[in-house]
Amino acid sequence: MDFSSTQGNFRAPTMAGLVLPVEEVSKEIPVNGDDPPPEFFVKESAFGSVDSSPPMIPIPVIDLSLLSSDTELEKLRSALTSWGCFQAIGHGISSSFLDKVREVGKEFFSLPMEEKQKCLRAACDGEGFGSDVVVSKQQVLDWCNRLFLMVFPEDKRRVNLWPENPNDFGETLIEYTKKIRAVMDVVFKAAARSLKLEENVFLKHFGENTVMQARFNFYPPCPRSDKVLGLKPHSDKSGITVLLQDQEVEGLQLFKDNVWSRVPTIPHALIVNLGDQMEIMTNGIMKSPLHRVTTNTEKMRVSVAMLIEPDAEEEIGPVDGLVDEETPKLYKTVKNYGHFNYVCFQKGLVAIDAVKM
Ligand SMILES: O=C(O)CCC(=O)C(=O)O
Ligand SMILES: [Fe+2]
Repeated sequence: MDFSSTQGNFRAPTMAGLVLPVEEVSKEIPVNGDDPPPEFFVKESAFGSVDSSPPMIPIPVIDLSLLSSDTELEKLRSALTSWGCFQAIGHGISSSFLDKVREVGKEFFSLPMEEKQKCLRAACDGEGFGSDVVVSKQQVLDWCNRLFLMVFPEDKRRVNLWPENPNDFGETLIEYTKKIRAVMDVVFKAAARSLKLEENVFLKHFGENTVMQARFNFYPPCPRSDKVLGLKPHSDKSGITVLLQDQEVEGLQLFKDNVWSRVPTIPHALIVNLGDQMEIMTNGIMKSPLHRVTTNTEKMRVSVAMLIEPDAEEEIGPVDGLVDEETPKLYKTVKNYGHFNYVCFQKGLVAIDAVKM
């Protein structure tokens, strides 16, 4: 089973204990107003119960256009080492273009099922349109339909899964991906400088064969938002994720200091989340934060996550300058991504077992 096209860079998971996907078909989640089926109900979990209205937390706001100043760079270092995320302003992408990106996503999700079905993912394959990839009979399902597409490298695009409707979907996504790539490059370089490292030390792992993926998340209204999550607690396994939140409807929560807090929506800011690959490259100095998404009883919510993964051939480990004799060269961490626990180590990620949250 090759997971490389389903969950980013999972390698062929041959380790004992892996639970292989059990689904036969993928389908859209029910949105008829009835109570969700029991598979969606969150059980007792190590990360606490569903609570859609804990206090809001003021996550750091960084102006990317000011990162040549030592003050802003120090703010960035502090954000990435203690939070692993921030709200980016001064990113240079126009508000009208960000609205357009959200709009093409909303237009796609509001199409009739026959139309969306043209982009339907295959069973056990994450790429395309559909709901959770089901890997375990005990899996709690997310209240979320998504459209997950690889945008770069260009020759890996599966254009048969790209919506033709709205007809400017493809060009909008490609343009957006290029703009987000530029934002990511600024963050990679500034993150290195903030640790007094050579500025390309992270960036050089994200070269020509870098994978860039887009995940359009669509959370329909959910009658049981007290018991059902839009997205289970997870950290992103990317290098960096840049998230465009819904402009009006909140839902994202961050686990910090052992409590869940609501992340505010700042119009036209982008949330930058470090992924596990950056946690590994920084030897754990910078964090890949745990986050989740709650649902809303009345309103639907859309978000667009852009993820970057290192070149497939790259070995990922702590970068030079962040290892010393006392620090093991290989920073290894066990993380969970939605349905799997997985080990992150040099050659990428290996799924070790399915998560039963
Ligand atoms: O919808 C959101 O705000 C978060 C999405 C997310 O965490 C993801 O796609 O990995
Ligand atoms: Fe995420």
